[in-house]
Amino acid sequence: WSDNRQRKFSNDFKFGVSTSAYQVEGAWNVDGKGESIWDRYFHDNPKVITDGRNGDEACDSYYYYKRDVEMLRELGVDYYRFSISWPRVLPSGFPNEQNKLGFQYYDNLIDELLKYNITPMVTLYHFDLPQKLQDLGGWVNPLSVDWFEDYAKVVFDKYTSKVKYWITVNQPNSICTSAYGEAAMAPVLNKGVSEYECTKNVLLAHAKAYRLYEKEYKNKYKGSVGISMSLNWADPADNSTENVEATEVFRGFNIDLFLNPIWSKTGDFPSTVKKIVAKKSKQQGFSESRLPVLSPKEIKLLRGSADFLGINHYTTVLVKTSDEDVQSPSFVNDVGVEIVLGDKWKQSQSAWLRSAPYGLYKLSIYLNQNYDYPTIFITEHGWSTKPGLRDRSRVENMRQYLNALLLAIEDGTNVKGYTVWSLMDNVEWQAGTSERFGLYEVDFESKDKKRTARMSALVYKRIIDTRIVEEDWEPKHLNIATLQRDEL
Ligand SMILES: CCCCCCCCCCCCC/C=C/[C@@H](O)[C@@H](N)CO[C@@H]1O[C@H](CO)[C@@H](O)[C@H](O)[C@H]1O
Repeated sequence: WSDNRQRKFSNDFKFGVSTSAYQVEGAWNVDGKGESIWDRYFHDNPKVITDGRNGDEACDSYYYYKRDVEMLRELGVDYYRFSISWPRVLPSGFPNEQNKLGFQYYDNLIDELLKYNITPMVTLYHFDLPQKLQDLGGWVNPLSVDWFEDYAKVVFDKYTSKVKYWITVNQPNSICTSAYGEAAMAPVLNKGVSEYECTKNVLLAHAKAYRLYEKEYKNKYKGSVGISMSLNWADPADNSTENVEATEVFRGFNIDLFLNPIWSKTGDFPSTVKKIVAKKSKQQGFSESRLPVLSPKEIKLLRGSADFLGINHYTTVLVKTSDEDVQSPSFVNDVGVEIVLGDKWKQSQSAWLRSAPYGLYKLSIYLNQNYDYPTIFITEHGWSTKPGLRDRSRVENMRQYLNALLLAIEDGTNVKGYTVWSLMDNVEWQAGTSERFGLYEVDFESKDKKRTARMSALVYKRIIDTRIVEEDWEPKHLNIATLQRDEL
């Protein structure tokens, strides 16, 4: 997956950076914004946040969006992936009550981007469900499919002429398995069966929004609609038959369960996953499989419901069979494996994140083989550090993953763009601001949440400019605003 040949990104390959509403906007209760499930979860449980810093203020992008766009210009990116906060624009979750001032913020941001020729890539849902919809059951309620479609219609109507790249949902697999299955994300429900109800509903919600766009807007506005999946790679911990088989099961539940309905030729949930959940459900005394059935109509709705696959890729995991006896029915129990990280892989500031660039290459080959060369955007890839401007570990990680990506492209992977997570440090969910993912450092103590370019920002700028990944280029200084073209 790696050799020393210098490769080049083509001129039509796009570079971007990403953020999400809860993680950067702040202004959590300002100008009529409704409460989200993360507002509620963190306000009720402040101790779950490593450094106690929640998204009430975050980077205050609600106020400093012009500075954010200035940073995008400094970097020279082609596009900015950000999300719309559903409760900011529809405080109750429903379209009967629309928040003008909330929309004004996104009007301003989008216009500022377009003014400088930066393409907006808009995610409709990045984890921050209106609390009022959670009170009605959230994603486990089948009506959530219609709630999301209604929300999507309001946003499409408003921005369809200005936004050409849409992502319906960020990481359905994290939403359903972490929030409903592992109690690792808001709303923290651990119900055992809800992971799969959520999976069905979120995927159908995505598909309905996709079909809506296809029917009402696509011909006239020519936009593309995709969905972003959390797709880390998984390899067996060793070559033993048990661990190789355990890895196949792990991939089935973490990759194929979410991709098969949209990208496979036959549609539907994968048969391996269906068999395992049905068998366990029977053993556990359920009258039917905990994995809901997709009707022929739903299979048809889902199949082909994406113009591109958004990949959020950070790391690789190694899979072993598990000795742990997890009795209660759950997604984790169904997968039934143990995962570890390679002990030689470089460690980031996040316990779950180590550098294994070969995984991005192998993932892309897996997707090509199993899903027939899908059109891909890498919608997130990033690395966490402690505070500090000379972030050489991020630079090294970015270079290695971009080289792996270049090789994947050479071997036929259809990748249109690459997006760094993140433009700037932000609220990393329960980790608060103890794990920094930004190309720009944010001083959360300062009044204006001062943003300062890290070394990685200048290196990314240089990569965008030259379209090659040099092994050892370093900027002479870190003042990105005064950097001259001949210094690049
Ligand atoms: C204490 C020892 C721990 C050892 C752990 C070993 C087990 C490894 C487990 C690997 C689990 C992988 C979890 C993966 C998470 C990411 O893919 C996920 N966080 C990606 O979500 C996006 O990432 C951004 C950075 O975390 C986030 O800010 C963004 O909002 C998400 O879209």
